This record gives sequence, C-alpha cells and structure tokens, in this order.
Amino acid sequence: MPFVTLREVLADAERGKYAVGAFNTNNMEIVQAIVEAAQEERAPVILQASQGALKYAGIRYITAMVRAAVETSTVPIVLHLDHGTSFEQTMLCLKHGFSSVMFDGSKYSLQENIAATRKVVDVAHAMGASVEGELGKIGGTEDDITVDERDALMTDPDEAVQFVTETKVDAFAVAIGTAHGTYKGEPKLDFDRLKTIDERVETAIVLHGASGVPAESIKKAISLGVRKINIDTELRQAFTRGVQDVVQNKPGEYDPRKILGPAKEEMKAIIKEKMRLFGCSGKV
Ligand SMILES: O=C(CO)COP(=O)(O)O
Ligand SMILES: O=C[C@H](O)COP(=O)(O)O
Ligand SMILES: [Zn+2]
Ligand SMILES: [Zn+2]
Repeated sequence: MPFVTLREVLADAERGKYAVGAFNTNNMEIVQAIVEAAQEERAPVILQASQGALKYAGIRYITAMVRAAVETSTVPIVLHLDHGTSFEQTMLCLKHGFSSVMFDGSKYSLQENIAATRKVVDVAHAMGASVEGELGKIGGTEDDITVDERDALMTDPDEAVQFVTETKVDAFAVAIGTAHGTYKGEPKLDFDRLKTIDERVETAIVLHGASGVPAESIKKAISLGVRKINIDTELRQAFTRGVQDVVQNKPGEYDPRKILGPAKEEMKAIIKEKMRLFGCSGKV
C-alpha cells in the first residue's frame, strides 16, 4: 500500500471520533516496531521524523526504511516530517517521498507564521501531500517557566481560527499545556481552551508531547477533538529499558540483535497500548 496523507487518516478519525498515533522514528528497529504494532492492531499509523532523526539517520535512510515497511503493510501509513524548520526542509522531505510535513512556525509572529505555513501548504497540496501547522508554543518539560508564562504561550482561539482559515493546513498543533519530554508532576491540560478551539476550528487537532500524559487526560482530549497524538519520549524509554534489561541480566551478550530485538519488543508493547488508548486499533 502506498503512503497516505494526514487528510485520509484524520478524516476517518474524525468520523470515528478517535485519534491516530504519530510515533517518532530514528532507526530500523523503531520503524519495525511501529509498523508491526500497527499491523497487529489493524491501526492506521503516522511515522514521523524529527530534526534529530534527520540528523541521526539522514533523510535517505528514513525514507528507505519506511518505504520498505510500507511495501508489505496492509494498513495506511503516513510518512511525516515532525517540526519542520524551513520551507526548504519541507520541500526536501516531499522530494524524497514524505507524504506529509509539519511546518513549525510557532516561533514567528502570527502574520509571519501564517505566511510561511501558507507557502508550504500551497506547494505541498499541489504535490498531493498534507501539512501540519502549529500555533502557540509547545515547549520542553525542561523549559523553566512559570504557570503564567506557560499560559501566555498557549494557543489563542481567535488566532487559531485565523491561522487555519488563512493557511488551509490539514492538521493543527495546539499548545494546551503539554510539553516535549518527561513531566516532573502531572501535566495540567487546559481542556476549556481545547473545547473552545475545537468548536471554532474544523481542522483536525494535534496533541504534541503526549508521552507521560495520563490515560484519562488523553481520553478527554480525544473526546474534545484531538485526532493526532505524538509520542516519542515513551518509545525512547521503552527502547532503553529493553537494552538495559539485556545488558544487566546477560552481561556476556555481545550480539546486537539479541540486545536490540528485546528493545524493539518493549517499544511494540507501548505502541500497541497507545493505539488501544487512542481508539485507532481495529479501524482498518
Ligand atoms: O510531540 C512530540 C513529537 O513532536 C513527542 O513528544 P513526547 O516526546 O513528549 O512524546
Ligand atoms: O519534537 C521533538 C521530538 O520528540 C524529538 O526531537 P529530536 O529527535 O530532534 O530530539
Ligand atoms: Zn513547536
Ligand atoms: Zn512535537
């Protein structure tokens, strides 16, 4: 099955009132874990490559690995750029075969973010690809900011309407209190803000920084319109747990396959659990 775009999988998710998991990939074992999990769960899935992934594996390896997975898969797969930083980078990804890109213009002013995102959308749509935009700032959990500062960085509902209308993005990443990385306490999500945005915006809403967000909050976010959920940190933790387990319990083990194989299985278990939580299991 060829790659599909966010448009197809998120339209189905909207009809079925569930969310599709978007998992970050950096190497072969992660690609296999995500695609095998999707296959076994009969779930649509989004594989995404971050700035770090492009630096670590390179765009050629990422596309080649995900293509290899797609050749034998029977579930819809989106290959998506996560937090794209420039027009040029989004175009390079499309040229290499990504079916979807995120342009993260959240560091710009509203007007500049709209203009830059719109430019990506124009070309991506002409090429049949989809685009995710971001408004408000989804920081890192390590960012040392106060609650008031965090509030000020959250997505403004009026600006959200203007942003999606003028950019025509296919997916819309919001800042409602989640952050990338591990949370110190329990993350506090601004559900009222999410509800207001969802009532006023028809575009599918994306939740970043979903690792470590309790299941109940995830379910509530989905009930309030979230249709794409990004998970990276919990996959990294699962991978590392798998590696540590072998290294500690079988100190003589020197076959990389016997170290990375269990790490892959740890990731698969987490991915399947997320797919069931997101409601996308059994949908294809
Ligand atoms: O939002 C993400 C990728 O864009 C992932 O966030 P986490 O690493 O917190 O899961
Ligand atoms: O959005 C951030 C992702 O979790 C990963 O970022 P990185 O691979 O560039 O470290
Ligand atoms: Zn961002
Ligand atoms: Zn993110």
